[in-house]
Amino acid sequence: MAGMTEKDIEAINRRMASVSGHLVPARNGNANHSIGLSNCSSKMDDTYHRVHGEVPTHAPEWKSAVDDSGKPFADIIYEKAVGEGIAKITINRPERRNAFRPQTVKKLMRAFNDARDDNSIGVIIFTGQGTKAFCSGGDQSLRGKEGYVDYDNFGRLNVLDLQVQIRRLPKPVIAMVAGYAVGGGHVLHMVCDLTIAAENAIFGQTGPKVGSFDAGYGASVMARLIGPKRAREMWFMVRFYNAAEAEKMGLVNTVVPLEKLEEETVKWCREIMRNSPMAIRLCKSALNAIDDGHAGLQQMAGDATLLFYGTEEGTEGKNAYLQRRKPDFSKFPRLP
Ligand SMILES: CC(C)(COP(=O)(O)OP(=O)(O)OC[C@H]1O[C@@H](n2cnc3c(N)ncnc32)[C@H](O)[C@@H]1OP(=O)(O)O)[C@@H](O)C(=O)NCCC(=O)NCCSC(=O)CCC(=O)c1ccccc1C(=O)O
Repeated sequence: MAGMTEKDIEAINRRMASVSGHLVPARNGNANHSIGLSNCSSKMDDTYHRVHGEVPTHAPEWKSAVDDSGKPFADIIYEKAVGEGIAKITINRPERRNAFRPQTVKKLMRAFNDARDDNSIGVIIFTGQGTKAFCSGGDQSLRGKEGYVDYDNFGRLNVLDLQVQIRRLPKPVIAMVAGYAVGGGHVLHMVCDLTIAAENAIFGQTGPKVGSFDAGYGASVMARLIGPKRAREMWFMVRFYNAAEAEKMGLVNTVVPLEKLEEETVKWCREIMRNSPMAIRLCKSALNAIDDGHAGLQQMAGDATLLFYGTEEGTEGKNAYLQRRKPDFSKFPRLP
């Protein structure tokens, strides 16, 4: 190249090698599912990959978590991977295709709350017990006139609170889906940040077939994910879609063989765990901010305050108040 020294060319080559390490791998045109990002990145030979090494794929050691009374949670299984920062929350009603009842939702909310509060946890896997279903929605045998009825004998639609909780939780939640994710179960995977599906996964709404609908996140998040026409199709036709179709529609991030589902999901978790928790927290709130209106703004604004508390400028204000003196903000730049 005219005018370029060997040093210039070397610099360009170095830069190109580094940039290629950040490229999203191409999709495999022949297969029904994408090449896992982790498979591709593990083959890359750039400084980042040399420093960090490959993402390990060994099975984690799961340890059961107990509820406040010291007993295992009813209706769900709550576990943490020893030394990994990964929590796993499993709906445990396989005989009902993991349909939820109010009690299930109550326990799920407690577990999600614990995982949020535990600062050793950076990422949460949400799944269903067995291979037949992630979740088949609300337990229709308990549906009454005001919602689903089990404890206390009156109706509840508390799954809506769980949806909001997952959406606002400042850590990534990954839906790990084998089998059916339908009805309210489909909405639950949609409100998660990522979805990893097994090849046997089946997705769809059922509401209009069984006299129900989710006009909240079930409609708006879906339209964002797959577009308004497809969302109308899903709600009006109430068809089911297989994993490959769901991936094509943008409903899921990747599809893997059933026997690799947990291994791949844990690998994604480990990859996320290598990254800055604060950056991830802010990315999640930023990605939700517009759609979540005031609540989205509040989440991001809260993150800004949280960061500001860690600055010298923020600390000067607090110290001045506690020391009964005027704050000296003069040393802090008024940035352009
Ligand atoms: C999931 C199926 C397609 C699986 O079919 P298959 O593999 O053939 O298994 P089955 O033999 O049908 O089921 C085995 C066993 O499980 C029972 N079961 C399955 N799903 C449910 C359920 N949702 N409720 C109760 N019981 C269930 C089934 O009866 C069998 O029991 P046996 O005793 O062995 O006979 C298929 O099972 C299926 O289509 N299931 C129903 C899916 C469905 O329609 N779900 C409800 C959708 S509505 C909803 O979820 C509302 C949720 C909600 O609370 C809400 C409230 C307000 C606003 C929004 C929402 C929201 O949508 O989230």
